[in-house]
Amino acid sequence: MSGTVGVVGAGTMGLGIAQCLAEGGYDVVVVDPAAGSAAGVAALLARLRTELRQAQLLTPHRVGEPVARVIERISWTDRAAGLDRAGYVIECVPERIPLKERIFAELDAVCSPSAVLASVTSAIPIDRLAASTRRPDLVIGTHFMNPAPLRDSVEVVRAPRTSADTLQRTLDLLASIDKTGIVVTDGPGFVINRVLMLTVNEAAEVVGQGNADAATVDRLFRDCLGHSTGPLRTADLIGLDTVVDTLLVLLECTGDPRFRPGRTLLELVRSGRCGRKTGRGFHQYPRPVNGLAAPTGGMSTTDG
Ligand SMILES: NC(=O)c1ccc[n+]([C@@H]2O[C@H](COP(=O)([O-])OP(=O)(O)OC[C@H]3O[C@@H](n4cnc5c(N)ncnc54)[C@H](O)[C@@H]3O)[C@@H](O)[C@H]2O)c1
Repeated sequence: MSGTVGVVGAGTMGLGIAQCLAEGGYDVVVVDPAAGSAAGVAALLARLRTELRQAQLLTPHRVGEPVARVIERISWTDRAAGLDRAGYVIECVPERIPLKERIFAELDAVCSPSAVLASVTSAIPIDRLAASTRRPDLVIGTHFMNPAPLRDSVEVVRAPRTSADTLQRTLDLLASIDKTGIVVTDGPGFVINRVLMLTVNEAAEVVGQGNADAATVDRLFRDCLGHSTGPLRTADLIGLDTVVDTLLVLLECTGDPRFRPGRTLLELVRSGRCGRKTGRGFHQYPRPVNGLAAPTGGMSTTDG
């Protein structure tokens, strides 16, 4: 595939999605304030190199291509203005409504009028982001899972004003990087996180109230229900700070008190235990990781 795709935000999700796109043959422009200094760019490239090396072990059809060539297709900038040649842009900044609204308004101003603006948001209604632009027909949700290079399907969110052409361009882009889009309608949390976030919040309270420890909660979901991983290891993989942000978005958008983050999650985040990315959350990890490395006790890849 050829063409330029923009990725805004180079964290857990943005880096993984940039990797998928570059491996799929696209030129990728990554925008992140952390890329504003030489040291920032070097740090981001080092993280991406590590992930590419590990992913090549897991995606045999890509093993033939040298990592350096994939990385060459990715360019880095700290300014959204660098996205003017992108035909498709995927926003991956933190889960904060005002921040994403600001980014969508900015993208609308700097991107080509025909560019699709997609969001990887976990829970913000896509039509709310579309309202910050003058192109609501070209706005869509692409809720990739984490780690993006390892998950085959993407929850695609079609908002009321998303055009049929935008939906088709999205499904075609995903197919070109070996992913299947599963289309759902718009609404807070869409399908996956409307369900998953309640489970994670409640599982955390089970631990906080002393009914069971985290290992037991996860083991019950694995051994009794046949899930590939438990809700608390999944939460560690997402990042407990991102889980709290997502619950707050769900609370704001629905008014449903069931989405209020429980004390256990809030205390963990306050104490810096944000999951795999900080080395400790409900479980402990050998070192801080960004998505692909194995936690203590085996590989876990399921995530919302
Ligand atoms: N972590 C997950 O498992 C997961 C899964 C699916 C969807 N999501 C969603 O993906 C989005 C990103 O989550 P994440 O876990 O990658 O977060 P993250 O904190 O790991 O990364 C966010 C990145 O955005 C950058 N950023 C902040 N402000 C910016 C700006 N103004 N312009 C450009 N870049 C900016 C930060 O420097 C950081 O690199 C969120 O909406 C989240 O809900 C996360």
